[in-house]
Amino acid sequence: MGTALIYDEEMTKYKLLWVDPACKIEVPERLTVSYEALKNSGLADRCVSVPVREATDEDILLVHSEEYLEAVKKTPYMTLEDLKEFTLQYGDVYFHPNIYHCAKLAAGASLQLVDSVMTGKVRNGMALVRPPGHHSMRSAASGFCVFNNVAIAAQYAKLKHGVKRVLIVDWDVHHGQGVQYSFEDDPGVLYFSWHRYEHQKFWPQLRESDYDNVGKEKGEGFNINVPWNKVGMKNSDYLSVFCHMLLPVAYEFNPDLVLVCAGFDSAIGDPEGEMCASPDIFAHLTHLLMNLAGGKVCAVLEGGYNLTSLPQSVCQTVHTLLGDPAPRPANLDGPCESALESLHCSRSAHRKYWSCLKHAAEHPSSDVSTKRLKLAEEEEKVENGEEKEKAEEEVWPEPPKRVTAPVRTALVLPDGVSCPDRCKLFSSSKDPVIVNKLRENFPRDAADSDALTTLSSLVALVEKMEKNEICNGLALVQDVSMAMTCVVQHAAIALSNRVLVVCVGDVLVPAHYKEDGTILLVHFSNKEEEQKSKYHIPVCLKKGCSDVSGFMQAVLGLLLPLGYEYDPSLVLLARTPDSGLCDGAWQQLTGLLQGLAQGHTLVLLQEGERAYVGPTASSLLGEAAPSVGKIKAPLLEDVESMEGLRTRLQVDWKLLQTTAPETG
Ligand SMILES: CC(O)(O)CCCCCNCCCN
Ligand SMILES: [Zn+2]
Repeated sequence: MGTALIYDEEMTKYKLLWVDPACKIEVPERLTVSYEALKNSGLADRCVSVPVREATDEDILLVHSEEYLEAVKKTPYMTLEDLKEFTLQYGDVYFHPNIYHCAKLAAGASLQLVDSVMTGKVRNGMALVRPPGHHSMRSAASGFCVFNNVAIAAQYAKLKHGVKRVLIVDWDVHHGQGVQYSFEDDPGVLYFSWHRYEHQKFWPQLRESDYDNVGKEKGEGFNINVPWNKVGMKNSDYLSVFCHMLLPVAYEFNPDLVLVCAGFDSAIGDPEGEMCASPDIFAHLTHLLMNLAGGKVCAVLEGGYNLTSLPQSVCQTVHTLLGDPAPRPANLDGPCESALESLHCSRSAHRKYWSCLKHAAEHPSSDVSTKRLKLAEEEEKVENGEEKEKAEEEVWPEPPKRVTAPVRTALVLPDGVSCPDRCKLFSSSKDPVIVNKLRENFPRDAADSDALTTLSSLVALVEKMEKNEICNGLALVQDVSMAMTCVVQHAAIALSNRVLVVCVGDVLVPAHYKEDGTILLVHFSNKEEEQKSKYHIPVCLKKGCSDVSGFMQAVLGLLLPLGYEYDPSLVLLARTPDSGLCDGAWQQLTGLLQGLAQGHTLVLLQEGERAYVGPTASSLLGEAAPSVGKIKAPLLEDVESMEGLRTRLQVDWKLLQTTAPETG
């Protein structure tokens, strides 16, 4: 299924008609440069174009009051003076004779997107709209927003499509207070937002934007705020919050639909955010959401005011929605102290609502540490001179070209096993060089020509992945350990870079591999093994991988951060029949790991598990994994061993940190 793109140039036909420094950044060009970039990169033509429609009064009244709607309805007939007067009652927003029409189109576009996804016409999609929506409230416009596009879409999805649980991810750099107010008492809508806050100094300067605002009444726990108390947040900060806060809770919430308040003012170069995350981070943020809700993800544009990073970020998002593997996450050097403080506060505020956070370290005396940080930041500000002059013109590299491999998924199968459609059956021509090398390395199997054939096919396949002629692969082999050793040996030699090896079940891990960092081995099993080194990480789960919640929490909070920080050029995923891992969790794992190594994932299955060929292939082809259902509390001993492992490992692996290091 495809990706919808919803855009209409009518939404560029309104602008600021008077002088107002607060609003001058919200210009029509935001939309035209974004759409042009999608057209010029060929991405728009790969999408299913879905037309906009006007939201009806009924649609708008799902969130807004009648008096507000009636008032806005009058604006097309107002004189310039009346428009100015009307605008004065709201904050940081402007009206225009055509903005009511555009606001109906922006909301209607969001509903068209929800319809297209919920009816299965497309798998996911993006709506390029203005005016944005997440600040507008029941009876008030705010922050360039007139109608709350995403809030209306969420209510509409529940009402018209019977959606029970909607996850709203707001990665815009401002707090979508309008969304928070709409759903703070609603357990059917989990609202997650990070936002520039600076201890309430940054617009809209609301006390209720802080981490301790967790929702109200039945909605307690279903509102997550992660305030950024400093500018300059980077890719590591964003990925840490996704891995250690959003994703664990999102998987526990198990949404039927994911809506994204896709604001790109959280990217580098934006005058509002003043953050330092690169546009390609949105490829990863999007990817990390695409195995939730069976892949039903609707991204709706919110903010984004740098006319260079905005289109780049939009293209990164749409690339990933289309299934293109993400670029490698360059040099993740770990979250900053301020981000860790915010992450910690947010996690501890939600400890009692989410079992995945139940063991999040209780915040010491939170106010003391926050005050300590605040004091330090105040002093820093004084040193840097009170008014930080606007960040000098930021420059950043153009996101790398994302070329899709001619072949997406290649399979190495023994005779008699049918190859799922859309996959390419792969067998290497018996390359004598490879065969001879294998004879040397695997004398005992040299006799068994089948094994030799398989091994030489594997090596040839890895070489094709290295050249990006093939994106990912799957092999059904006699002996998984042997095959893994062979690939590891070849890869470590041939691939100048790093191989992440993920073993599920009791695979005999390649014992003799070097400890030089060319291999990172993460081994999920139910056997206690002490951790051999920084690069050999046994993850012991009491019930092995059969306990889905423990396994998923280990994947989200341990494996993903490790994988992102390690940044391999190849991911080798091996499982043995005794792993006990259920299909859903296995496909989640296979799906999530494709965010690494530009999607170069090689899966090794044991002969006897040919039933897994189909489901694994569909995940490798980019199909969303089935949801694993609501995951319940992990086993206490698993959580404790995971926390212990994380504590030991975070010395070497910064992305595993969830709390600010206790300093002085
Ligand atoms: C959709 C959105 O969240 O990007 C809207 C942001 C509104 C910002 C209002 N203050 C602007 C002050 C100008 N320096
Ligand atoms: Zn914003």
